[in-house]
Order: sequence, then structure tokens, then C-alpha cells
Amino acid sequence: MASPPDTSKTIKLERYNSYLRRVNSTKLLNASSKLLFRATLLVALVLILFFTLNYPPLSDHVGGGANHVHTTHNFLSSAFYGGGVGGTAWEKQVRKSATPRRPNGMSVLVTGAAGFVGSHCSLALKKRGDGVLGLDNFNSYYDPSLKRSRQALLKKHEVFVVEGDLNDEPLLTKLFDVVPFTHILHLAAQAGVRYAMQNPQSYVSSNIAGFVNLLEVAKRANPQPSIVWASSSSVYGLNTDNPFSELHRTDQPASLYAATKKAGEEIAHTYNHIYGLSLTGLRFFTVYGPWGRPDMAYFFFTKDILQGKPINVFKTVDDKEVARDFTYIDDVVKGCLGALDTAEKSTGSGGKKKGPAQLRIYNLGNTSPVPVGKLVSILEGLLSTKAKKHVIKMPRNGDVPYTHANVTLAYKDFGYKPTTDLASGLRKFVKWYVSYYGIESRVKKEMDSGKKGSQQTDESG
Ligand SMILES: O=C(O)[C@H]1O[C@H](OP(=O)(O)OP(=O)(O)OC[C@H]2O[C@@H](n3ccc(=O)[nH]c3=O)[C@H](O)[C@@H]2O)[C@H](O)[C@@H](O)[C@@H]1O
Repeated sequence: MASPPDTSKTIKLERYNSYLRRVNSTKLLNASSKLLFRATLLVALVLILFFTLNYPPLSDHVGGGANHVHTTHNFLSSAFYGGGVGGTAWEKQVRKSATPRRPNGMSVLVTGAAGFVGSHCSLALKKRGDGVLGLDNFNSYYDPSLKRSRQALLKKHEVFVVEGDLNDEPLLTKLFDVVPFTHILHLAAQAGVRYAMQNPQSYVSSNIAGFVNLLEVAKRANPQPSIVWASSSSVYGLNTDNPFSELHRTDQPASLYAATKKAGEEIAHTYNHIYGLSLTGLRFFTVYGPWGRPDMAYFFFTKDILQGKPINVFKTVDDKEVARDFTYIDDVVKGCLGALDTAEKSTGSGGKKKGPAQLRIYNLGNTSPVPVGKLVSILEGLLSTKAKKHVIKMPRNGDVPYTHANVTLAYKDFGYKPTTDLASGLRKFVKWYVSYYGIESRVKKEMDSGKKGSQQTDESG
């Protein structure tokens, strides 16, 4: 019997061939997936490069000097902000608002533009032909609808207000990418002396962190802008020398608010020293007037007097009258514009100092302090309504008993000269107040009956 053919070798060979086929096909698969991966990567890179170089269109740049980092940033922040902010139409609006209409006009970024002093200054700058772009976060520290009304007024005068926060670094960088601002008027802040005990962190966030963020962006900008910013009379704190001069000590703040403003002054010194930023701090003294802040005493006294509600009038612990160097808004606006007009250029570029730069501090006050009791009696006269006064000792909440500005320096350097006394300024405020809140007729009636009343008093007297 023939022995069966020996197939074991053939089987082994087939197994070996099939093994080789499997190995090869896996290799092929690996190779093709690698190829696919590389191709995808290449396409992605090409796409990124395409968008980076083309968005936003470089022809839209005012300065035309945007470097690669900034251009990439534009793309990123545009994608990040979406919904209008960062788009071509938005940039057009920003640029239009910030472009001056007079020869050698300024291009000013006004922070806190929907605020009291910010809205007045924005209008004044725009009126004389400067370019103004506003920035405001519309927070609810006081009635945001008042801020929206100020925004609407600014819009009517072609001032665009970007809604955003000082701490939003990509947004600030983006604004400087779009506009080569010559100046910043930095008025955005957490204001209010007494509220600092309720919400201390908001002061640190706006007045310190926000300010530093703005300075960081400004120091990198090319050209670096000159900066004028709002400090406060409250930095004099427990100082007892009168009237307050810029040379007096300011190392005894009575409130956290004052401490953050004083910190701002020191921070300004640092950025001036290291980066050559031109910085001017303005110490405002209790600014009041139309479109004012509802958290301030003259404003809520008016409201409460009209509503027949009691008001607290503070006196000092030793039974003296509390007084303020109340300063009318138009005078303060003149001071702000004077400071902007005399601000020298920053000397740095590309984040490096090139030489010494201007560093200034000025008082902007009225130079004639008025006791709060007198403020109330002026309001009573204007509203023809008797206030329900509660005279109480000033609570220990950061308040100071007295402020009085010496403004010699501001006068010498930019002709600052306040011209509005408290009675005239409050008259303008009340006129605005009754018109804004639509209560003219009611107040007029009260005024008329008040007049009759005072005539009767005169007659009987
Ligand atoms: O000049 C400044 O540096 C500061 O001026 C104001 O702070 P303040 O002067 O305390 O203004 P108000 O809060 O309007 O108070 C005005 C006066 O009314 C007094 N007052 C306030 C509230 C109250 O219920 N009763 C009362 O008698 C205060 O003691 C003060 O003398 C602003 O609110 C601060 O943002 C600003 O920085």
C-alpha cells in the first residue's frame, strides 16, 4: 500500500503564506491610516493658517501694525465672543466711534463711559471732535437702567459703548488691535465709600485687578496711550491739614475704597517707572450733577425728600457738622479734558520703557466745603419740601468728616478753575431729576404751593 502523500510541508507553507498575507494587510492598513492622519493634520494646519491670516481682514486695521500674535488673537477672541463682538460690523462701529473728526484730534478709550463722569466726559470729547470709544460693564451696583439711558444718549451723539469688563484681557487687547488709542480716560471703578464694607471684593476686582489689567494691555500697545484716571479725595483719609494739598500725607485711608484708590496711585507709579506709561491721577471731590449717581447722598436725599421719607444727616463724633467740597460735574469735565490735553506721550514701546515719562496727581475740587445740613436745606428750597431729618452720629463705616481741595496745581498746569457753587449746581441737578423721572408737574405744584407758603410766611413775618 502506497503510503499517503506527506502533506505536512504543504500545510505548513500555506499557513506561513496566510500569516504573511495577514501581516502585510495589517501593515497596509497601518500605513494607510498613518497617511490619512497626516493628510488630516496637513489640512487642519492649512485651514488654521488660512483663518489666521485672513480674519479679520487686514485691510480693516486702522493702525495696520498688528503683529502675528495680535492677529491670531483677533481670530481667537472673535470666535470666542461671537454674537457681534469681534465681527467685522462690530469692528467698524468701534473704529468709527474712536476716529477723531478734528485735525490732530485724540482717540480716547473711556472706561466707565455709561457712568456719571464717564458719560459727561465722553460727550464733551465727542463734541469737540475727538474720537471716543466707551467701555462699561453695566453692573448693578446702582440702577442699570440709568446707565442704559446714558448709553442711549451717547449713542445719539455717535459714541459707541462696548459692554465688557476691565478684567477681560482678550477684549481689551482686541480693542487696542482695532484702534491705536492715543489716550485712555479710565473712570470705570467700584465707587462708593460705605458700600466697601458690604462688598470688599468688588473694590479689589475693579479698582486694583481691573486697573492692573488695563495697564498691562496699555503697556503692550503700540503706540502706548497716555492715561488719565480717577483717583479720589478719599485718599486723604484721616489727614487733618486743610485744605488738602497733593503734598499732604495719604497713607491713612479710612475706607477700603480709599485704600484701593491709593493703591491705584502706587500702581500707576510702578507702571510709569517700569514701562514709561504717561499717567495722570485725578482726585475727585464728591462730584454731583445731572445724570448723577443714585448711591450718593444729594441724589437719594432728593428722592427721599420727595417721597416724604426720613433722611440721615451725619454729624461727627464730637458733634460737629460733616462737610464736603461738593464739585459740579461741568467743572470736573473741564478738569478731565485739561488733564488729557496736557498729558505727554508715553515713552515706552513693545512693553519696554524708552525714557522717563510723565507722572502726575491733581486735586479736582470746588475749594469751598459745604456742611451736609446746608446741602439738605438747599434741596428743601429747590423742592419746596421739608426734609424729615434725622441727625445722627456718623457711623464708623469709612466716612471722613471733612474734605477741602487746594487746586493750585491743576490751575497752574491746565487752568482748572471751578465756577459752579453748590446752590446753582443743585438747581441744575433737580431740574434734570424731575424731568428724567417724569415728575416735573408734581414738583412744580409743590414748588408753587411752596412759593405761596413762603409768601404767607413772608407776609406773616
Ligand atoms: O470725593 C470722593 O472722593 C468721593 O465722593 C463720594 O463720597 P462721599 O463724599 O462720601 O459722598 P456721599 O456718599 O454722597 O456723601 C456726601 C456727604 O453726605 C454724608 N451722608 C451720607 C449718607 C447719609 O445717609 N447721610 C449723610 O449725611 C456723608 O457723610 C458725606 O459727608 C463718592 O461716593 C465717592 O465715590 C468719591 O470717591
